[in-house]
Amino acid sequence: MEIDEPTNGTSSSRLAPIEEVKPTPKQIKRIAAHSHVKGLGIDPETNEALPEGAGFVGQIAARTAASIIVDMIRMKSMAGRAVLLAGPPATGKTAIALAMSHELGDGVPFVPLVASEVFSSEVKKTEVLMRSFRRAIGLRVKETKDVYEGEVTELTPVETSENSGLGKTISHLLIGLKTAKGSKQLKLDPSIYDSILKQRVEVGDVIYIEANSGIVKRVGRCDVYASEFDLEADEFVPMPKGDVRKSKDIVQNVSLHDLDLANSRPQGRQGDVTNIVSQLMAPKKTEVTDRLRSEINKVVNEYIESGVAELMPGVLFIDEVHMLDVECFTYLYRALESPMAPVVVFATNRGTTTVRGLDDKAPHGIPPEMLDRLMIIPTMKYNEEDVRKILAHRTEAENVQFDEKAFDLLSRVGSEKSLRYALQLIAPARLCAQTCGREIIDLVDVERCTKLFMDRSESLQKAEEAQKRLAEKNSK
Ligand SMILES: Nc1ncnc2c1ncn2[C@@H]1O[C@H](COP(=O)(O)OP(=O)(O)OP(=O)(O)O)[C@@H](O)[C@H]1O
Repeated sequence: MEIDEPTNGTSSSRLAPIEEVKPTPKQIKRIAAHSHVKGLGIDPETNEALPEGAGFVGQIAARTAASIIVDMIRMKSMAGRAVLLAGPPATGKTAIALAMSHELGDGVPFVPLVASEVFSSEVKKTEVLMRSFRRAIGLRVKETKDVYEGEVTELTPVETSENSGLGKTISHLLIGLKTAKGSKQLKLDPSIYDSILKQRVEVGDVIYIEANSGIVKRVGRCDVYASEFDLEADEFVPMPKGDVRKSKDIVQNVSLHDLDLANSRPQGRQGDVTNIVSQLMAPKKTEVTDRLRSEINKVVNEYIESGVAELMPGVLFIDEVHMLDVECFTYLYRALESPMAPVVVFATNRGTTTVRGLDDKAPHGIPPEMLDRLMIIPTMKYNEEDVRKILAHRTEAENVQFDEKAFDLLSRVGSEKSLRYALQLIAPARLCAQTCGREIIDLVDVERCTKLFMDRSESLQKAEEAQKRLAEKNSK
């Protein structure tokens, strides 16, 4: 950056002095419960989970098993099967499911659902499950399209010559596109101009326009402009090679649920996948019926058979599975057998409990016929060392600093009481320290928080004592 020297001349010839740029205050980042977990942390050579990797600590057998499931999903040999992550609270079941989604990458859908979300007064529970199932099944549509592609060199809206009384309107748009091989000027319909405006296309951007539908897609900013600013939020792409008009392979990822919604619109041309994709963001107007879904399945099957589309079964993660009732399980049992089924990952922290809707008790509150079909991955309680390491990962993610003695106490609380309780004390302990003008959390802050907040077992003990006292009083 050039710096203007202040001159001694008259005030009119003086340039405004350059002010020191103050660093912007630290941005408050939203830290989620699992933001420290970036993957399953698998050793690529042995295919075993590392003792510590990708933010994960311990739980080696469960993580290794989850990575085998991920490989099976990638090889498409998992569809229609279901996995159960079972173990005590805060043993990383949700974290493992989330890490599986990280490992699967963007193309494979991952749909999280808490079992109690199924119960709504407006939508049938089987309908909620069906929607989630279809959200978790992706379709990769590969098409070769005739397109005009290049860097935008000119963008001129041409107005109509006569004034209609309502002001001038755009008669057409002139757009110049340049590639490494040549350039072309196109005259476009005003409706295409709307979509160009919506995507904020500017001169210097690389775009393509589908020749037969006029659909415009901004690919990114041409990398010629990459050094324009010190910091850039845009994605830079190379200038396209070849002619402006060419055939291009276009890949789009959609879920079956997206297709259902797009086709529930009355004006949607049924069965045309490209048309469907372009309407994805449109609001829903009519109901998605079973008939519509089977129509979509038929068209999708045709596309798969002709090689235009590829089915990408993703993951449907249902947490707190013991909350589902017997009707939901019967539905799931059947849905899993359908040829278009995602991988279903259940999680629960319950042992033997009553199956909702039945009087019988069953392991994890899951009916035996369903339990029989599940691949069960157990998660184990952590030892003191693991708890300490998990807390260290969390403090780093939350950007808080503990004094050594304070951290020792927090780790002890984590292993003696519960990991989740210790994790929950981090934020209030930080606040206590800040109120006393300290950046580093001291032993007194942790001690204070353990007195102010109870853990689950202490609260249970207090409730039992109160009940006992009440019973004694009533018996007198
Ligand atoms: N092995 C681990 N490594 C790193 N972080 C972990 C690990 N296990 C758990 N955590 C963290 O501990 C917290 C609780 O874990 P999580 O929510 O995954 O437990 P859960 O088994 O799903 O519990 P619940 O049964 O109560 O739903 C989360 O912040 C999670 O990221």
